[in-house]
Amino acid sequence: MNDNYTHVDTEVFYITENIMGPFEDSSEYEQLLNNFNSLLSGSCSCSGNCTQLCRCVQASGGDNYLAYLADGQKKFTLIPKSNSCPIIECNDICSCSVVCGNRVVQTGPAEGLEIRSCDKGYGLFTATFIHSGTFICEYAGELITANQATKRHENNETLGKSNYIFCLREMSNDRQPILTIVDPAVFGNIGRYINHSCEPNCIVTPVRCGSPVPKFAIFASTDIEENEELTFNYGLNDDVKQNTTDRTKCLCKSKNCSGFMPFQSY
Ligand SMILES: C[S@@+](CC[C@H](N)C(=O)[O-])C[C@H]1O[C@@H](n2cnc3c(N)ncnc32)[C@H](O)[C@@H]1O
Repeated sequence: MNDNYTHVDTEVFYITENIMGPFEDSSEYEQLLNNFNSLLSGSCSCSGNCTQLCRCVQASGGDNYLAYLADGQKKFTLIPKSNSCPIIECNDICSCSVVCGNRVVQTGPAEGLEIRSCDKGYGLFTATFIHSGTFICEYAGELITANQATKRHENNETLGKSNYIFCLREMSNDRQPILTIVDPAVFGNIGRYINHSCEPNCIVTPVRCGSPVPKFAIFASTDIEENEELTFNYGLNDDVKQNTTDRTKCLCKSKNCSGFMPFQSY
């Protein structure tokens, strides 16, 4: 993976991909570790560039679905509206080209991202124009259990520290909820600087690259001008409403701002 970004603060450690959080003596942790160490079953036997017939592309949602679209210049973008399907990229076992169009998130973040100070602490900005659908970066950090997330969240609240924990909810084929939780507070990549907006210019979607544990992949959902701040909606997965008195004021300044930061439950 090509990722040369660094952090501005020395107490935050740069990682390019998710790592396992601290050991816990629990079945939830054991299951997470097992998944982290497993390979996703399935690979393709395509040669060269993958097409809609590729097994991995098919596993991403069927015949009429292609997660990514080549623009003819070896840049690949997410086809709009496909983010309701899980995206499965080609992996190390696949026989296709290592630069096939179904390998986007695994190649690393976009260029020209800049960490800048703003009214929300730091924020992530782009020094160059970004086309809608372009992959920005992963939201990578420590993979933690729901139990660990609750503890860390409570600790952050007690100490008045910013919360970086993000929880993604998916539904398995047999309608079982799949929860993946990442905390980039101490170990994280460039994605940890992306702030919340009620009217965001990016989306976060699960993408699997050879592992059953999804990466939280952030894509531009609109064209983004140079020097604009990159944002996504932290609350799209939220199903729990909370009393507004306990909630942090949202500083996104968008026309449709709900006034408060989304509440995350684990
Ligand atoms: C993932 S971090 C984003 C980067 C962070 N601003 C920093 O300085 O490192 C999430 C934290 O940023 C702050 N934040 C993000 N979006 C915000 C918003 N719209 N309004 C107020 N604070 C926000 C909150 O403190 C939140 O817990």
